[in-house]
Amino acid sequence: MTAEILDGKAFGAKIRARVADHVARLVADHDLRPGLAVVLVGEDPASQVYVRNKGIATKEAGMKSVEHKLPADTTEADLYALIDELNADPTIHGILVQFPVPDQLSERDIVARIDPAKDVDGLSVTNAGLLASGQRAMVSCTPLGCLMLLRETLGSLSGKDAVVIGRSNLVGKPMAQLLLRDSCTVTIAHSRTADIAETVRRADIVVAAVGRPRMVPGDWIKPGACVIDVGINRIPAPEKGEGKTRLVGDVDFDSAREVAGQITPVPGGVGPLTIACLLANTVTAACRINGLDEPEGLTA
Ligand SMILES: Nc1nc(=O)c2c([nH]1)NC[C@@H]1CN(c3ccc(C(=O)N[C@@H](CCC(=O)O)C(=O)O)cc3)C=[N+]21
Repeated sequence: MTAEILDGKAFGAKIRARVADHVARLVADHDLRPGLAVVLVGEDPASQVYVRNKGIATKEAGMKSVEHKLPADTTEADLYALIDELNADPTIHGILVQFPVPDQLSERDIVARIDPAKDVDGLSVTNAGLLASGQRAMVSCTPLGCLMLLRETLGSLSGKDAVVIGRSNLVGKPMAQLLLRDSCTVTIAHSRTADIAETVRRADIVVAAVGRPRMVPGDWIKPGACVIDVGINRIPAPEKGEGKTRLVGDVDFDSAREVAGQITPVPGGVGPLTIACLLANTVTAACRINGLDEPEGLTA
């Protein structure tokens, strides 16, 4: 059996079209244009590419896009002054500080400084707690995209065995919470899990989010399982020429696709959904901040 390959680019485009639709309606009916501010500290080349892509996608959806590029030696005080300004700006509904940040800054303290209503990464303690207790939260973009894709692919997730590999605050933990909310039986596996191969083999749904290139081989996958690969790892690709690199996921795609029912590729899988959900979250935040109805099809 060969797996169906889930096209994240196409599904991401569908979400972005829904976003653009809502934006047009908010502008026409409420004179409200959702706005996203992305803050980049330092000059990491990969981050610069992501930030540029986010800006392009935001404008394509008809939203306001603001980019703040700060030097690598930015102080905590200067960054917080900017965050405070964005928190107070009524034309900005989503704030994302691109990670990683330089060493003199603390990611945890940065997240704590952002108004939870504008925390489109869903990283604040407030949003993590709201999600965990089943209340309305801002949900981290990558898990939100994975959940939308899983529902689109499988329909109801109720009663399915789901294994999330990885326990990060950005992906693993919120992913597990979302799957639990959809009535999956959820296991979080990680580097200390006793028999990870056996654990993953039980799963109808596998979400791999560890950041280790091709860590999950095909023989860990239950035949017919739905495999979502969150990993985006850049590895050397000497076959493309000296010094060249390419992207691979946390799943060994070639062996896993022989066993899985459905599988996401890297690139072209979860990555494009993450950006689409960032736009979706910004629209959701704009609606909530202004006391309007929840946008349909853009929340979990
Ligand atoms: N506060 C914060 N929130 C984030 O969500 C966040 C962050 N910081 N820092 C960096 C990571 C990384 N990230 C990606 C999003 C989309 C693609 C994406 O669209 N990737 C394409 C390929 C892009 C390429 O070819 O390089 C794909 O998978 O098809 C990748 C990576 C969000 N991140």
